[in-house]
Amino acid sequence: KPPHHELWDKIDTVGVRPGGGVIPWALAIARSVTSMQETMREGYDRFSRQGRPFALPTMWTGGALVVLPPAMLHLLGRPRDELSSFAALLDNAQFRYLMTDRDVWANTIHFDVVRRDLAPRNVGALAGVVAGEWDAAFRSCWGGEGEGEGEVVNAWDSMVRVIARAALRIMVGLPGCRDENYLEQSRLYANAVLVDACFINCLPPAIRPVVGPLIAFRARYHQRQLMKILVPMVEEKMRQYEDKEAQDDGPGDVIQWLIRVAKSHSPEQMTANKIAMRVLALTSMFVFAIGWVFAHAVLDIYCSPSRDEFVSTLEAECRRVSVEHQGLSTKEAIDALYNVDSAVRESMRLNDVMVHLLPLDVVSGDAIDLGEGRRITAGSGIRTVFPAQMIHMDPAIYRNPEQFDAFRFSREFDGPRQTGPRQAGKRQQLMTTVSTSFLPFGYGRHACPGRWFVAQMVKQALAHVLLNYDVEVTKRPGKRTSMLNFMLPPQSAEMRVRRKA
Ligand code: HEM
Repeated sequence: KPPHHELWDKIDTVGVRPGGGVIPWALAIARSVTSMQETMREGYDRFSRQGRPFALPTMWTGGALVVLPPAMLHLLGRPRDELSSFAALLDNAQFRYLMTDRDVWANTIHFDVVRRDLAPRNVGALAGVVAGEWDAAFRSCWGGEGEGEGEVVNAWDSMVRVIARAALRIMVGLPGCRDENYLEQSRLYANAVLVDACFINCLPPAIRPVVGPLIAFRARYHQRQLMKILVPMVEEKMRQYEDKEAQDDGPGDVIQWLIRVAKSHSPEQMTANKIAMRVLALTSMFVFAIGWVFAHAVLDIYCSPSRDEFVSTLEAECRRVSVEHQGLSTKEAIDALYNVDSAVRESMRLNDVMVHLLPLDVVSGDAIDLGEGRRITAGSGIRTVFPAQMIHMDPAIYRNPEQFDAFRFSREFDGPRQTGPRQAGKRQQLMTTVSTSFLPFGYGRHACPGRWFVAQMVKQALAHVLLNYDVEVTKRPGKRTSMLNFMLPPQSAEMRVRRKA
């Protein structure tokens, strides 16, 4: 049962009957590991649609969360020193077990790099750098010309590898990103921290301090392997950083940006070890998060009953834009891919990484007012979340929400030659546009600052597929399922991929 607080007696609850005692609560909390999605759906239909909050049992906190209705999303505009998501972020990622240097995960100066160097005004400079990576990345994971019927690949694994090869170019620059061992260790590390965090979250909180370190053994092993490769890379970049002659005037890479940030903070941040750790802290986002978006978009497009129409329209758009812009290596060219943008946004709508998102704890200032005299005050220990996945699947917001409709967000804005996003004074909702009905990148002041980079990467990668490969999904992904709050990736899906002549 959640620690006693009068709110739990005054709020609707799903997954356990009202007034349920300790045993029904314990069962509901245990069930959350396998049935979070169904319980959330029930709560959304019964309460969120009426604008009411409800309590959701979960193993994550070993008690309950308050699921706020979408009308309260404006709370995400409040300052984070009043309503904070930070403790929840740390709980979700279970860094205390998975990462040895507390200063790295508790003092996130590496977020400054994302906010500045991946901001819309800077991200365009990376388009040309990444454009040079796709061909080799796809050839190594999907094969080149003259391979007959093509090859059958594991969809998820091969697409995460493709993204890792291109994204790590921006992480560590040349020549580090060419190191096969570094690529493989980064992928293994990213995978280990996510899978292990998911397992630790599924344990009752009381036993986490004992079992957590055992589960984290694997992630820590990969951390050590990766650090052995990264520390010398960082040391070399630190030397170059001081040597003005050795600097080129390109956009740089994450290591160089981290050196700049560390330098502006304090001398103890300026060590190769600390900077390499911060590279690790960003690795899962670069490898896994972008891979997630790309892999789902490809599977959604090529599994759709309307696949032929989608593929031919998208391919035609990529060809036209590529001719007009002499390739797809500039921000302007990528921004002109409106249908590709819509297809990826639509796929993100259908494939949330988590069931609930956007957690908040009241740390100071005004309470969260739930109406009817119910308030969540600072220090109450009560955490709120939003039912993002259910909002994305709500038929009152999206017509035929279960259907992957690639051009849902571009259709009504198509000009006669599909020339732009503006039509009749309206602007297309781009992949990076957050709104109360599109939350995969968060909402409000702290919406994901990496999203312009994600959009640029995924659109370039998808365009590369459309222009260069024939894809046939030979084993379709199963039903989307959750483990506690985490959605599981489509690990068993397979595809036949063949390089076009
Ligand atoms: C290179 C890839 C990425 C980077 C570097 C990145 C970076 C970040 C950072 C630094 C934050 C924290 C912002 C803050 O607290 O001020 C954040 C938030 C967030 N990111 Fe990303 N991200 C990436 C990819 C993604 C992807 C692919 C998704 C979705 C599939 C995503 C979804 C989110 C969400 C939902 C939040 C808000 C969390 C909250 O407010 O509780 N990110 N991201």
